[in-house]
Amino acid sequence: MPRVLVSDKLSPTAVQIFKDRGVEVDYLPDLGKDKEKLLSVIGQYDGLAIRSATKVTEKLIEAATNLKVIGRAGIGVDNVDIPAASRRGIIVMNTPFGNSITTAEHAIAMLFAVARQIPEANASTHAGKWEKNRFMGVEITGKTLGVIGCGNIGSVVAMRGIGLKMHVVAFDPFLSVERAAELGVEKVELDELFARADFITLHTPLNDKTRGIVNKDAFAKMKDGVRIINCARGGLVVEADLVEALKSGKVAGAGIDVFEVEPATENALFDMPNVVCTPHLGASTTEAQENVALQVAEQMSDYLVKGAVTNAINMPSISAEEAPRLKPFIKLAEVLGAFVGQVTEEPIEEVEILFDGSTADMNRRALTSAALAGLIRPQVSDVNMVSAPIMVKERGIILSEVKRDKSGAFDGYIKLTVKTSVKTRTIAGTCFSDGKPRFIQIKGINLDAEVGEHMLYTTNYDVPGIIGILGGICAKHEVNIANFQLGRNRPGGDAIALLYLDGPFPAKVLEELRANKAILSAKPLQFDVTV
Ligand SMILES: NC(=O)c1ccc[n+]([C@@H]2O[C@H](COP(=O)([O-])OP(=O)(O)OC[C@H]3O[C@@H](n4cnc5c(N)ncnc54)[C@H](O)[C@@H]3O)[C@@H](O)[C@H]2O)c1
Ligand SMILES: O=C(O)[C@H](O)COP(=O)(O)O
Repeated sequence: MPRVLVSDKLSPTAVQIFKDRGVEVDYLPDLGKDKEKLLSVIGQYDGLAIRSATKVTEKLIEAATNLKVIGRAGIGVDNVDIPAASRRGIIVMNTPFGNSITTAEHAIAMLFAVARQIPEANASTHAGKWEKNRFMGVEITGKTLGVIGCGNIGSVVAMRGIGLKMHVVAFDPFLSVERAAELGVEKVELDELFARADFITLHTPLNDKTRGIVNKDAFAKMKDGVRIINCARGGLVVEADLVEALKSGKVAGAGIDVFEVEPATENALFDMPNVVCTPHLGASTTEAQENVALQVAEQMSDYLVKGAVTNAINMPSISAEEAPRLKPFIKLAEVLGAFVGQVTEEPIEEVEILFDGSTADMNRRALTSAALAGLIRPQVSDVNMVSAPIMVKERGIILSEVKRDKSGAFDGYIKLTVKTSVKTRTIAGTCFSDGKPRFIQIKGINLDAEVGEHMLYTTNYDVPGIIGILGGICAKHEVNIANFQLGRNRPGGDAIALLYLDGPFPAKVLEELRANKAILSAKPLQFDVTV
């Protein structure tokens, strides 16, 4: 039974779902903050469910020798070293929609709080001061709201802003004109947003392009008295520059939920008037936490139990519905890759994957990842569908995919063409109704070979006696042949033999086999045929 650790605070719903779906679960919500303890236990788990408190570093990933999936109950995965996880073949998934509305509502709450100085007015009133003249606010109606990042959360904020009778301008390089029109926002460039907005709210991920997007230079382009809301990620706004802009009066107020360093227990912003701070509460509502807990537990269980992949950051999605149909073809793609990977000793330069007929309509990204994993596994240990595409890219291998309508007798098949500096190798295969992969063509030579755990592949002259030679050697060394396939391109031309054996072909016998003049090459092969 797969075992999952929940190392941050999650709704109890998650624990129940794991249990109901056949996953053993340890709920230790404070463990994420105890780095050393987490390091010492992580090796026991197949899955790790987290929020933002657990930092999944390269060091933790190295210690996570059994880990297959990291599930983020929430959106931002900047607390996970994704390249390190991918290199180790660990899927990282999040729940991209579960807390969007809640976070958008928090941004709107901040907007009101800053516009009317509600927290300070509240504190003053609680203190019995009745400072009616001290707290003069600004109206929201008719003001311009600048939304930086108009994705799931930004677009909800934009719609709420429109509902509040604000004029909304949005900067998002990936926002289409059609989507902007649908939302009723004006798509603008960043500098124009800075120049026009009375309130600026940030909703982008934190990455190299967005880090410090609101900085000293940006403040200089803004209206005097602008108000800034950040419920996305600390680091988008340069805190030191914001402090200066607040001091100079350029910025009239700020609502900050996320900080450059979290947990933020000390921060220059804490001493500033009209700066409303919350401790990364954007997603903290009962509804959002139910949503993300339920989703992450379902997604992780589906992956660990059924192989379905949903909302993965570093792997193509495979729905629970398509998983049963796709699985045999994933295995097929992997064994095709494994065949070429085992017979290729020189560096691979190019890979082409042809999807014919029904396979062209399947989840090609998943099939490609599986083929690449099979292909490079003989050269690099510990590779899977997550890490293979990265490793192929790192090695500078050129990858291309071709899809075409059904072209032959089979409903669909996959053909792999692998080019090295020495030669180009091809192999094609399909799955029969029994769900087992079959090789149907090698080097352009047709055959119908069931794929077994142990096989022997030879290239040979098309001369009488090949069956006798191969059969005789196997018999002499007590290796039983389960299936025997011969093929050739023309009588007397290039020929191949593929033997499905009940056990490994003994390495010491290879020389004896290769000494035979009719045999040009002989290669024992091994395949993992478990689906
Ligand atoms: N405070 C919280 O508790 C909380 C809760 C949930 C999400 N978040 C954070 O909110 C942010 C937005 O989340 P989301 O779900 O809307 O993400 P999303 O992916 O749906 O939207 C992000 C948008 O940013 C845009 N974008 C990317 N680079 C940009 C750039 N350089 N300039 C302008 N726009 C750019 C993208 O095109 C996309 O439309 C993330 O950083 C997420 O981690 C915070
Ligand atoms: O990215 C997110 O989903 C938010 O930052 C929420 O983080 P949390 O789960 O730690 O509240």
